[in-house]
Amino acid sequence: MVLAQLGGSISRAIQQMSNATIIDEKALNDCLNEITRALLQADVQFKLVRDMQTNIKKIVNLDDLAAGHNKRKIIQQAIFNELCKMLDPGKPSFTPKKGKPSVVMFVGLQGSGKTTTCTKYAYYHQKKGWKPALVCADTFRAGAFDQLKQNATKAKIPFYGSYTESDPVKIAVDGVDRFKKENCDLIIVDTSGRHKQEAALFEEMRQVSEATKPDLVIFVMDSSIGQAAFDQAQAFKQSVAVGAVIVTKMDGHAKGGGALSAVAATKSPVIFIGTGEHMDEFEVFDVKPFVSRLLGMGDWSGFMDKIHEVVPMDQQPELLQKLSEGNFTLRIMYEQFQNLLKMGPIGQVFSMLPGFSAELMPKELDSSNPKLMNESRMMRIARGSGRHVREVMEMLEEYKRLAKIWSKMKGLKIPKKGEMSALSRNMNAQHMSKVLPPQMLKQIGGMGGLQSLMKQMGSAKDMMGMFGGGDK
Ligand SMILES: Nc1nc2c(ncn2[C@@H]2O[C@H](COP(=O)(O)OP(=O)(O)OP(=O)(O)O)[C@@H](O)[C@H]2O)c(=O)[nH]1
Repeated sequence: MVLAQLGGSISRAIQQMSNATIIDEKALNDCLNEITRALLQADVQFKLVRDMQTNIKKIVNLDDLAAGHNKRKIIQQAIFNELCKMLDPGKPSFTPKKGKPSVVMFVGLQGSGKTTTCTKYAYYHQKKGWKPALVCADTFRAGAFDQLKQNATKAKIPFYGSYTESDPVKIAVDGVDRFKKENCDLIIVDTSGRHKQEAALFEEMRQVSEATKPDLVIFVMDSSIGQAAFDQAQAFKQSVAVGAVIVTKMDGHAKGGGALSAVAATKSPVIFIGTGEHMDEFEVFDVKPFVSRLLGMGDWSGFMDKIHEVVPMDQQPELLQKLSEGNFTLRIMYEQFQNLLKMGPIGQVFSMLPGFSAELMPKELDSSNPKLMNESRMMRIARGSGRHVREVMEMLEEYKRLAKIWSKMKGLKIPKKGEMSALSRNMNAQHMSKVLPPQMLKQIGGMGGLQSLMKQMGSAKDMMGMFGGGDK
């Protein structure tokens, strides 16, 4: 994903500035210019980038900062905040309530991934116990109803549409009425897309919206549309009351910066992102963890949520106990990758890891000593699993890296779901200093800097959210 490159460029710019002996006007300008270049290359709208630069300069008034101030930290925080501000319109979107009927209308250009996203959205809520239903009001594209029908059938979600009726407004109204009677609590209306922003598309959308009175209109945007994002999003916003954005195809080579522009154009938050063609390749979008990850700062709370989501309930206490004892074995890594495999396509990534089969012996799996595996054993595993020795070595390196992180977490009480404040109580600067990569700790100003930063941040959740546990 090109967004990762953007994050890399921004982090490097901050790092370069940190390395300067004195952080003066020139060092700050160089850093901001570098960030500006990176954002423009990622297709973020020029005006947004310029405003960001001006805001940071306003916040970071070098003349006002006394010599003792940690200028680098203040600048880094300002950049973090400004990036968050770009993605956060300041007001949350309408959130449907489970058990109470809500109508959600999807709009977007043809091929943006609208129909796929409707089903993903329905499926996401269905997994959480909702009763969603899909209405196909796209009478423009031949095959649109079939596509929705196929997706809905696969996900066992009720659907409504017609092969004969050509009036999208009538279909939408009939579908919504029917599912309201059937007590569905999330009625999703898929509308037509067009190649271009034609007047006919907007008129049709307006009519469907007027007739169905949606509680929320979601604008679906393909992340690869680049600089065109701002105008496109604005055109939609002018015709219907767009309340939220979903950015699709974030898994591709898209620059992704258009997402930032769409938020500004619609003044609506991005609520989900699409990360693949499959039903479950769909992620809730949260601004702070996203910017943290973008800046290479990790996303601890997201990681904990993933554990709670992916690991079967009955295995969670045991796993968390083992992890808190710093006892991370190859078997744990294997089992967790297997749990991830169950999630579907993400497994494709992990299935490329070699040796996760009968190739590994129990002794090897349950030992926390990677030295058990010598060169000839690695060659044997590579042969047996049809992989390159280099891949086996890489897998062991990854294991060592994770084991190192977890060994440093020894003694840390891991909270249950929804108990992040427990983490704050148990997490102290000592733990954090062990987990942070040394260069990042240095940047923060060593233990002293870390302690005061933790105090400032108020809770360890935010700290972990910002800096993550990785030491890649
Ligand atoms: N890689 C990837 N492909 C996606 C994603 N979302 C949708 N697609 C693909 O994009 C293509 C277009 O998606 P559709 O859902 O048919 O697009 P649409 O916007 O509904 O098109 P119209 O109904 O014609 O307006 C399909 O091949 C989808 O599988 C995503 O997040 N990642």
